[in-house]
Amino acid sequence: MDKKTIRKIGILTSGGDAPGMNAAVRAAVRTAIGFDMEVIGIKRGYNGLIHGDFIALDAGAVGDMIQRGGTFLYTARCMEFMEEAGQKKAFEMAKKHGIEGIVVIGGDGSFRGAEKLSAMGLPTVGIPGTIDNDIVCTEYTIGYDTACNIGMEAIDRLRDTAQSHEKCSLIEVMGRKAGHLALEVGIAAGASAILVPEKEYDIKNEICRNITEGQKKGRTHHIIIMAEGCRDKVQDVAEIIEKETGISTRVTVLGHIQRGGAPTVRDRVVATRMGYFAVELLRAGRGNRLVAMKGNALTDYNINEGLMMKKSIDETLYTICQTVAR
Ligand SMILES: Nc1ncnc2c1ncn2[C@@H]1O[C@H](COP(=O)(O)OP(=O)(O)OP(=O)(O)O)[C@@H](O)[C@H]1O
Ligand SMILES: O=P(O)(O)OC[C@H]1O[C@](O)(CO)[C@@H](O)[C@@H]1O
Ligand SMILES: [Mg+2]
Repeated sequence: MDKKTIRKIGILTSGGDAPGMNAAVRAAVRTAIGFDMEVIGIKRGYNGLIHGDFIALDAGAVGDMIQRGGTFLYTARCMEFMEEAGQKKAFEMAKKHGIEGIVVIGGDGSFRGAEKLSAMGLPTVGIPGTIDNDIVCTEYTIGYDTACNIGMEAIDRLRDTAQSHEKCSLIEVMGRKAGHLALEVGIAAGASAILVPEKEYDIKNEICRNITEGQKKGRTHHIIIMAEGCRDKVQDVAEIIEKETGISTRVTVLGHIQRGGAPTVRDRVVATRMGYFAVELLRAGRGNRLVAMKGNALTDYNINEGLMMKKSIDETLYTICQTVAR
């Protein structure tokens, strides 16, 4: 395709917001403007595309944005777009407004949507933006580092009170079905144990026994991290710990606090690199692509192929955690 074919692009954020999404939008907008493209901001993910909820973006419109958490374009989970009729409406709306390519910042679901638009003839490029780091083809997703840092800071605070009252603090962290966030946060916060959905665990014979062993060695407080995707309910686990070890156990669900806040250096830099890269792909006439990070370099995959790849938690990190948590 002729490099100058695309004159107008759209950009949207979809799925759960992630710190650094604004930085990615900013980079994409300014890169596109540098290539003499017009940029349309699409509000509330695929909702805005279906209903024509658009805003023209110039370089100034994305000023004072790089440091902001959330997404100024708003985000949504759009049920209407899951159906073919909704996808057709979205495609027609893009056509009506002369949008010739779309940058989609979001998670796996958002990319499945992007794939549908590409198949209809509207080139799309996905940028991985989710705190879960669960997009299989990329080693990194925008927002992950910030969420890890926020989780760690929150757990540091919880440790102070657990230490003072000699309690066990059981903390549930986000991550949907994946344990990446829990593992990294748990290591950074010096957890005694980390429960993730990817690994078998035994509450009574493993977690409780470790707590009891620790108590014998004089350990007076305990920090246990549990990923939200684990099969057990955090409250049930707390009850078992209390019953088996006799230590008073408090549950904290970190929840959405992990999605907010100013993006870290890493997230701002990766977001800026990915925003630039995505627009370069569209400019080069390459649609139905997913931006991915591999060993700190950016690459891209066909969306379906990228989403079909496999990714597990870092086994070495898991083993290290078990070793140093003694
Ligand atoms: N199979 C699909 N076909 C078309 N559109 C989809 C599909 N799956 C998801 N989408 C669209 O993408 C939106 C976001 O998807 P989803 O809620 O799965 O979040 P996500 O992008 O995976 O992000 P995260 O999991 O990080 O919150 C959906 O609300 C829907 O509009
Ligand atoms: O904000 P919602 O719609 O409750 O979604 C929560 C989910 O979104 C995420 O925050 C990001 O994908 C997950 O960690 C979590 O499971
Ligand atoms: Mg998802």
